[in-house]
Amino acid sequence: MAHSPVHSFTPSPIAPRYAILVAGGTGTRMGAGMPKQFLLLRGAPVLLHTLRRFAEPALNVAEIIVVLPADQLATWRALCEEHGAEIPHRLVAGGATRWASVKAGLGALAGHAQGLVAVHDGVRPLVSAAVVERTYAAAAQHAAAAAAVAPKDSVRTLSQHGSAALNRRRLRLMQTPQTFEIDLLRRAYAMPELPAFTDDASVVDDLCRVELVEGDYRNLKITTPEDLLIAEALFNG
Ligand SMILES: Nc1ccn([C@@H]2O[C@H](COP(=O)(O)OP(=O)(O)OP(=O)(O)O)[C@@H](O)[C@H]2O)c(=O)n1
Ligand SMILES: C[C@](O)(CO)[C@H](O)COP(=O)(O)O
Repeated sequence: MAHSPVHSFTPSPIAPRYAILVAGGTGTRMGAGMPKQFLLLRGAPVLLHTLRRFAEPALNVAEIIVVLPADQLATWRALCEEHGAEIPHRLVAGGATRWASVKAGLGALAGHAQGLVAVHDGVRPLVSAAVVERTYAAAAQHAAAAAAVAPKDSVRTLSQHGSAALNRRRLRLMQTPQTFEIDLLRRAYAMPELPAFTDDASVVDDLCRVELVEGDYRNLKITTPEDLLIAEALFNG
């Protein structure tokens, strides 16, 4: 039942902005022996780069929540000290899945009745201010917005009989930020978790149409070792 317009929303270009950076994963696919959000990219932890991007004054983000594995809070505090990071943010212990970590992050914003919340993967450190701004601006208008890019490769779907070509012009690869009016996101995350929830748009889909905005091919998610090499090459300060 996707895209039911059941969320009533008054657009506001001046709504306060919040951000939840989810970094509660363990990085099994990276296999680095430490969570990949702490790996160094151009000399600083991946997550610190992500935090710096959201702290850019032009974005005007009032509060940043960083979600981490419960047993990594002290490590992160030590890393911030080591790298002289003085960006204000609140730390929250995450859950067993990305969904649970976002929900925990939202809990930390419980005191805010209004505003827009951007949810962003802590392991997408190359996100540009322009992409972040686009999602906040679109969410101010439509209540729900997410960054996405068109596939560059041909895409097939698998079946018992082999595989079949899909029309890639009708497909998008989802990125983050995915940004929402705060009450909408709260209502979406009040529902039970489903296996189909791979991002925040999929959690919100049944309550509200999600506006897709242009993402950026450089906004890669650091998932496996080659992604870190690509990020080193793409890094632009
Ligand atoms: N329980 C979890 C799982 C994931 N994430 C976050 O969601 C983002 C996207 O997840 P993914 O790339 O899958 O990270 P990991 O879960 O760490 O990686 P893997 O699946 O390889 O273990 C990451 O910033 C990750 O830290 C989270 O906050 N809490
Ligand atoms: C949220 C996300 O980054 C959008 O592309 C992606 O769905 C996360 O997937 P993962 O399996 O948790 O890495």
